[in-house]
Amino acid sequence: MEYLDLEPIARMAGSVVLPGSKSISNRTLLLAALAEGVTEIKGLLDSDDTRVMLKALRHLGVAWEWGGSRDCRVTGVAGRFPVQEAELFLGNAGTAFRPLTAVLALSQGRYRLVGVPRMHERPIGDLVEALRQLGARIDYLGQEGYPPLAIHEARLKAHGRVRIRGNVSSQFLTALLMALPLIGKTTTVEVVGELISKPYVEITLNLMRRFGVEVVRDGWQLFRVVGGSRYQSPGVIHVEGDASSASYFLAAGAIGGGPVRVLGVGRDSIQGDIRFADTLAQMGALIRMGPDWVEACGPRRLKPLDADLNHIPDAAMTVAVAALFAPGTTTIRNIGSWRVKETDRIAAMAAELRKLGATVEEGPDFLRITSPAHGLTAGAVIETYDDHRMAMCFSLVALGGVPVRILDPGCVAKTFPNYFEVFLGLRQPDVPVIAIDGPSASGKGTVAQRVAERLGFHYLDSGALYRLVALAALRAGVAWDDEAGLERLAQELKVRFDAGRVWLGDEEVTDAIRSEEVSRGASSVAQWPAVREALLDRQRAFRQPPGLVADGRDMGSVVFPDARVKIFLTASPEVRAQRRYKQLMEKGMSANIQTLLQDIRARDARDSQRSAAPLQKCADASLLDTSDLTIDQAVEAVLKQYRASSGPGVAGG
Ligand SMILES: Nc1ncnc2c1ncn2[C@@H]1O[C@H](COP(=O)(O)OP(=O)(O)O)[C@@H](O)[C@H]1O
Ligand SMILES: Nc1ccn([C@@H]2O[C@H](COP(=O)(O)OP(=O)(O)O)[C@@H](O)[C@H]2O)c(=O)n1
Repeated sequence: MEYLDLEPIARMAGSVVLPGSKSISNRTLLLAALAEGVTEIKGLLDSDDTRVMLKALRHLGVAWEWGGSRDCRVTGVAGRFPVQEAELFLGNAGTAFRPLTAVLALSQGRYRLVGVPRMHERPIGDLVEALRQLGARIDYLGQEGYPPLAIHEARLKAHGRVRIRGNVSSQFLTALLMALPLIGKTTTVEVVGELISKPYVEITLNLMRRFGVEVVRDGWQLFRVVGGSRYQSPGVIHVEGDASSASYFLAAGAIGGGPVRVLGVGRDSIQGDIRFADTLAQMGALIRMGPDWVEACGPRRLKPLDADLNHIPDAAMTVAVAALFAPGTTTIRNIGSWRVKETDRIAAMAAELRKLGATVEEGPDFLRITSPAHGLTAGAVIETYDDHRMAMCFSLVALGGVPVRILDPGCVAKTFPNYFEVFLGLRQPDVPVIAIDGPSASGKGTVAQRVAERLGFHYLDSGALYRLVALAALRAGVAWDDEAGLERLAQELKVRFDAGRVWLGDEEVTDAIRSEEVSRGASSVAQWPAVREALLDRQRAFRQPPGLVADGRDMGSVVFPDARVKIFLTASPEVRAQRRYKQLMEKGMSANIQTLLQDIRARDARDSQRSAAPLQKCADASLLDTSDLTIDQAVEAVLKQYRASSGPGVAGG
């Protein structure tokens, strides 16, 4: 396919099972091949780059077979490839080319390593230089310092020390370290200059350890592989999902409303790119993380950023495109390695972002991106430079309310063959939300319900959920400070809302949850992060066509950060105490106005001072003080804002 046209996407939400990590897959394949014993690799990535590695290994005499779509069984050769003479075609796969160069250079055979033309423009001199120090004999078949390479038999020197530059690509160090156990003698690697992309080296060390080889490390300067270290199969090994691939979906959640959840990487990940989630959070996304999943949602309009992203070089490309959705100027620093990737990514990114109306300043190792002031340019035709990440990143443009054409979309096969299918599977119709937050008795519930009626929208009284947890806790004798106990109640809560009435299990509790005792209890249980977390998905499930009006304390800030309209509804404490008094009297419940005023003040303080989702007006909410308004006037004010709202997918300033 020459191009793929993406239509504007209103909203993104859902979950995605990530393909296996490319970095982990190719390292694992090589280590499994070198190891003694059979390794069952679970969750292996099946893509162009891993096929390049698999094919090369087969040429070298390594036996492997797929079992199921993501599992591969490799029979190790215990450090010596059966085939001692071969020509290997390694495409544009850096994760195959560099490590195989190192391993074959120390393998006593005759090999030729070639790639696609772009691979022949990607430097490898620093690695060759280091291997030559060990006695390896390597010739450049084309340009000095670049592939293709010829490797000859050599007498290796065991002088114990080798120096390698660390500031062009961390893959050189990775390749060298993985090959060192083949020498059989203790060898110390000294990194010259600052080591870039350190997290990738950590992946290498981690995987070598799983295959039985411990690299002794002194800072990021000295690495020692002890003589006699040999790779041993761990038996079964699981490949994590690809954290770089996760970045597109997490960004889609932040820009497209979300929540979007990726399965396969999380808190326990060994991949550096998992830190992309932190960067996205700095840009205003809301992130939740479990051991092996991450979820993002966000306000669609992000915050610009000025950051050193050396630690997440691949996912940093996603930040560059996300910058289109962050009114202002975003600066991405210390990304010089982009120049020697699949393409010169700094130049490519600058050229393509400009097509969308962004102003881009390009430096030797930085990009400064100012988002277009009046929305993205429609109908841009994006070149992808045979770079899978360019194609994947720019799919996000469709969330900016404009169509976009991606040229050569098939280049995603390098790491994620069905990327676009999975990406488009997250499309959702837009379901507008009106979020009304504010203090107790400001009139949120009354106004929200009437607005919902007028628009024919669904209504969520989020406070009722906290009240229900409090009531359930009173019934079950769970104390207000028992976070785990309250969390369990919140998770198991059996509630039903119907025509303004509320049931807990089989019992109608519409009035019971309005008692003063439950009111106080609600604001106590609401302080616990675990309780709030347990109620989050339940609240989000209320978002159903044609729309939702939700009231509470954190509707606009946490639960529906992409709400079309955000209102902070308030009134003076005295007015609110009066209103509550009248309300209780009408229900025939007893009340004292002074006590109510005290309660309101105490609850305001608790709600606004707690650390989890405190009650506060978020920057993008508009203030509506109803002290001097009638209910109808307040309702009209909200409806007016809704009618004036511009709809989904607003990009730029
Ligand atoms: N703008 C308003 N003017 C006068 N009374 C109002 C107004 N808004 C709400 N009320 C009354 O105040 C009382 C408290 O409102 P409620 O919706 O329960 O507040 P909240 O949900 O914020 O706690 C209700 O009896 C309601 O009729
Ligand atoms: N989204 C929400 C809604 C309520 N709450 C808590 O739940 C309590 C009861 O909420 P509510 O909205 O029914 O209370 P009132 O505003 O009606 O008094 C509040 O005091 C808050 O502490 C919350 O923390 N977050």
